[in-house]
Amino acid sequence: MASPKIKFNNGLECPILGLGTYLIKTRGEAERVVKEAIDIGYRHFDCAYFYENEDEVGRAIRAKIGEGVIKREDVFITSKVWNNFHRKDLAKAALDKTLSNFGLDYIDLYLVHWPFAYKDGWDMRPLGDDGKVVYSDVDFVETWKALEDGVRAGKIKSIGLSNFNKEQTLKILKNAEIKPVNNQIECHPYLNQSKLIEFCKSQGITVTAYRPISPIDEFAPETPLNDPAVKKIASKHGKGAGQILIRWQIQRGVIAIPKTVTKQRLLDNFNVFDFTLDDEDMSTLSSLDKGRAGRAIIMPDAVEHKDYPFNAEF
Ligand SMILES: NC(=O)C1=CN([C@@H]2O[C@H](COP(=O)(O)OP(=O)(O)OC[C@H]3O[C@@H](n4cnc5c(N)ncnc54)[C@H](OP(=O)(O)O)[C@@H]3O)[C@@H](O)[C@H]2O)C=CC1
Ligand SMILES: O=C1CO[C@H](CO)[C@@H](O)[C@@H]1O
Repeated sequence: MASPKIKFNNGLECPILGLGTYLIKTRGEAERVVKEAIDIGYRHFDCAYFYENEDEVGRAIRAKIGEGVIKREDVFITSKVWNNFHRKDLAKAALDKTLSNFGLDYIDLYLVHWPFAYKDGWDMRPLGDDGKVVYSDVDFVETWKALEDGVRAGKIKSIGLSNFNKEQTLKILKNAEIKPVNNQIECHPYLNQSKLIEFCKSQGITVTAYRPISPIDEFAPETPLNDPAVKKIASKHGKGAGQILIRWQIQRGVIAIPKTVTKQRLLDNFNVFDFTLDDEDMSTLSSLDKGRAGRAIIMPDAVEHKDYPFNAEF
């Protein structure tokens, strides 16, 4: 079965389930995974310049187009402009580099990866003598204007945000000639993001949940995957915990982009359209929220930046 689609405020449709591509770095692995995913039915790929594998994702997509399995218009490709490219000329150059990495002449969605800017240039983590990342005070509205030009030039179908809080999103809306279609944010039952999702929806902005499976890491020693309540719902439906976490997002109208390099998990994560969570399941999952303590992606490099997004309530 194909993934249902969600409609953006510009009329473009995006498959509600996509594949994340962060940390697929071993040479050849991203190409293999994307090809396998296309064969399974995935038609939405979440990428970023920062992930350093756009070339392999593009190679896989072009190969499947060449084999006649898909047409370019069948796949939805997202990428993001990283923090060192926020100055208008650099944002435009970064977009051109992303397109040449993919070997494609347009992408479907281009996001401002984070609201804060690092020192302008091609170094993605520019360090000062003190060993800290050097910031830039380029305003994210300037970056937005570069993305709008990318739409006008036909290089991007739609543009959006990532990791923007409510006030930052409002500032974009106030200054935008082309409205954002999407805000991509960390989201899983331990950080349910209900307030930001409600706000975005009220502005006609869809939300994408990144880190929907939420692996354990140093900032998140616990994961919803092992939560007894999630496991109970999983056994009730004869599904795995990962499938419950994905289904919960798409059933609340949130796009989900789980990443995996494992063939069986690629299959499992896509096999979420043949069951429905009931109201009690949905509210149990929402009740697991831990507020700020549930956030795993903190970005310690940027906590002192004026545009750091996570000091606000949402
Ligand atoms: N905009 C932003 O700032 C950010 C965007 N993202 C995007 O979101 C995507 C998803 O987030 P990500 O951080 O990768 O985390 P995910 O929540 O997708 O989790 C990925 C991890 O979970 C494992 N996994 C996948 N499926 C299952 C399953 N069914 N059961 C158990 N374990 C599973 C994977 O293992 P394995 O691969 O070994 O199978 C991997 O270790 C990223 O890949 C990226 O595209 C992510 C972070 C920040
Ligand atoms: O997209 C991303 C993947 O995760 C990273 C953190 O581990 C983030 O910095 C980045 O925004």
